[in-house]
Amino acid sequence: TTLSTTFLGQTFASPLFNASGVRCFDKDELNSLLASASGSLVTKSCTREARTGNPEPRYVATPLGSINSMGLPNKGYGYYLDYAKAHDYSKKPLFMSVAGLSLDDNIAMVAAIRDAALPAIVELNLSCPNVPGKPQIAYDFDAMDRMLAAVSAEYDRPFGVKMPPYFDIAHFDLAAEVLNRYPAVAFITCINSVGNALVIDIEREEVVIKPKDGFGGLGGDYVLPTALANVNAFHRRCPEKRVIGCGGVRSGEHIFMHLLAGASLVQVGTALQEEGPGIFARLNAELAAILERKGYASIDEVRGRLKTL
Ligand SMILES: C=Cc1c(C(=O)O)[nH]c(=O)[nH]c1=O
Repeated sequence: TTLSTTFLGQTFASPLFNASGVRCFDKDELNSLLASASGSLVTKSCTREARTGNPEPRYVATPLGSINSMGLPNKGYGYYLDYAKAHDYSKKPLFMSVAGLSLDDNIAMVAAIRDAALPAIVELNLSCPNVPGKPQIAYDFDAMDRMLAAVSAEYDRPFGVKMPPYFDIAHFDLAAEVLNRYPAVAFITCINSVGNALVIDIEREEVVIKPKDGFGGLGGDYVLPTALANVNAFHRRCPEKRVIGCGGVRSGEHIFMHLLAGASLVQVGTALQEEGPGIFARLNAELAAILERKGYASIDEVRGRLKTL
């Protein structure tokens, strides 16, 4: 059994890597992911200028997962571009997550990434739920269309998009219709956190995070079925594109579910935040054991094999 796979012409020894935003803020964290058993790594979503983000507490783990309203803290795109320039791509592929606060910022950032002519893969974040006053682009289909038209015109290479969860079949149809207008969108990462949830501490009779009156994006066990549905919905609707699964993964079984639903690669968020980069060795072993037990020679054979009744 092998866990290796190819994606956008690059080889991944494992399909697993971090979800953007998790343990990927600076070069020390990125180098810890590089040294781990992950198949790749993705940088924290970046903006044109560095940001400190929202006041703390802004990330809290709960028994069933996590809630966060980080507010897009990052070192600015130049920092991550420098990291991408110094990265040794023979070790493992690298993704750069881009989350500009405006269309012009995204254009400027992807133009700089394009000019650097690196093997780095761009994941355009259309789904940050925690920047006050900035509604999620991917929940406004016209805005998403305009953003993809502009970015695909500027960035002359395949790239991917990080999508929020949708909860209505008509929305799967509308979002896929927009994405299918852009052949340059080679992959779709589903899902970002389930936005604007509220976790309550009953002893204190209080919310648990400071920003946005306690409203934040949900991750972990809470979101696995929603993540699987979004992976499968876009896998079915976008046959020319690949899907990266993200959401609710903390075991080999969860990864196998994402692969059955149609995922080519799988990102780990909350569980990585809580367990650390050592999680990748555990998850690789658990996934390999499942493939062995079921007689699959590679993860590619599992992709999209989910049966309906
Ligand atoms: C890029 C901002 C994001 C953030 C954040 O920085 O608050 N949190 C998420 O759960 N998803 C995001 O996409």
